[in-house]
Amino acid sequence: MPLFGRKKSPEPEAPAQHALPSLPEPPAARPDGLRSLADHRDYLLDCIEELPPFGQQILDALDLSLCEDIVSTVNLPGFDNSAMDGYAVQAADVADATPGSPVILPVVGEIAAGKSASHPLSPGTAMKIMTGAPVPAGADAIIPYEDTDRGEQDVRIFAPREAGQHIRRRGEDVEADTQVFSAGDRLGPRAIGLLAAIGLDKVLVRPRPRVVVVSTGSELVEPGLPLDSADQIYDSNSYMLAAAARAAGAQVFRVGLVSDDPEEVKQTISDQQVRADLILTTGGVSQGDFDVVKAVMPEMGATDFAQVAMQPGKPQGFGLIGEDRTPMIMLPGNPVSAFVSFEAFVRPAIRKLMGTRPYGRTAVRCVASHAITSIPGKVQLARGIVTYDENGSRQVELAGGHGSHLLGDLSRANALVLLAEETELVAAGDEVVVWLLNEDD
Ligand SMILES: Nc1nc2c(c(=O)[nH]1)N[C@H]1C(S)=C(S)[C@@H](COP(=O)(O)OP(=O)(O)OC[C@H]3O[C@@H](n4cnc5c(N)ncnc54)[C@H](O)[C@@H]3O)O[C@H]1N2
Ligand code: MOO
Repeated sequence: MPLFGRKKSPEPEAPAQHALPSLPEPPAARPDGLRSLADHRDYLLDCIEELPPFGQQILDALDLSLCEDIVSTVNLPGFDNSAMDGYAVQAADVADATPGSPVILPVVGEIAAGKSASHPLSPGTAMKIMTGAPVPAGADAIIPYEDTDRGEQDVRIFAPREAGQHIRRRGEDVEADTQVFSAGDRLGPRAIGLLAAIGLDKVLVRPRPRVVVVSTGSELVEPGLPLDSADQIYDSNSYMLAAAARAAGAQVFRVGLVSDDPEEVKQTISDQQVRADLILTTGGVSQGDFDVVKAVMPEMGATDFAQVAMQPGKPQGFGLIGEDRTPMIMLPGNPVSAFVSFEAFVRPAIRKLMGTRPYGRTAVRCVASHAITSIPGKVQLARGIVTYDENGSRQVELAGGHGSHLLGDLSRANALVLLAEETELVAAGDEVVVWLLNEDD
């Protein structure tokens, strides 16, 4: 019995092809038979729906996107309070204070943070007050300890303060009934701090999508195990994609590798569906005799296999699988192709599931530090290393060649250089656009 095996309904005798759900009409291919990268990305995003909102403890909502506007019901600060440890006074009483001619006031009370004064401050008196403590009625300035002799019965004050100085006014930071966040805002650490400060312990957010990652290929071996023969390789894709999905905000289940056996692939996908908001596979989507994913997935749902005008990453598969119509993105097996496809399609899909905009990476401009050639007709996603000069301007050089097996070069890169379909040559010093891979947005 497989671990996550689950029959949602009795299995029909012979599953009828026409009973499977269909996909929306895919974008038409261009005359060269290819689909543009933008068309493919937009199609996938149209087929994927944002996850439903749920209430989450504010700390667990870190990096998630709000599904509600947040209005503060309280003022911040909630009351006038002292910004300094010192003495609450009336500014007029100490206007002439100097080191040589201090003003001496009787100390009539002491106010700690969390305590209010028992009575208003009368003219000609002072009250000790701590940072954050409520300013007593009648006081309009705070004299920090450093400008006093720190007296207990009477205090000598050596310098004046303007009325209002060192007092943090009620509502000056956030006024009650103002909106502090909007639906769609992504919650970072500072936002979590403000939510707590206005007294909220839970908010409505979209959850982290549960992403299942599967590698296919009978040549694959789990890292840590010996390679038994010269034709085996380690499964790097499932680790790389699981890490990338986690970095994009997903909760990841790395299933690891399955062989090119059709039954094993079908069983694995069917087992995993129960815990997946998105299934990600690599390998088996091209033209090979053993390209199993492309061969078997149409039996399990509505699928779309396309040749996309990009390099690397041309062969792409997408499906809505099973009766739950679980989105499944089937990436090519070459490691660089898989990564580049992740950036172009999967990361935007994860962000859409989470309700985090913008879905795609922001393209930023950069100066090419050497000439770059490109093959027209396809978007090239070349691996680049972006550096900054002393003025903060960006330049990029390529990290190795175009080959989609060059994982060593990919690991040195910190950017993808996007060379448009019409580009044949970028001269040194020309501008190119890049996706910065180490940025969060
Ligand atoms: N006749 C054609 N052959 C190929 C075409 C084509 O258009 N016509 N397209 C090429 C392109 S482009 C790509 S990309 C690949 C994609 O092929 P598959 O998705 O079917 O991938 P596989 O054949 O399974 O593997 C390709 C390559 O990647 C290695 N690999 C696979 N999985 C992993 C993994 N988890 N970790 C590390 N490396 C992996 C695998 O061993 C192969 O070397 O097809 C071209 N062929
Ligand atoms: O597109 Mo493949 O992804 O060129 O290696």
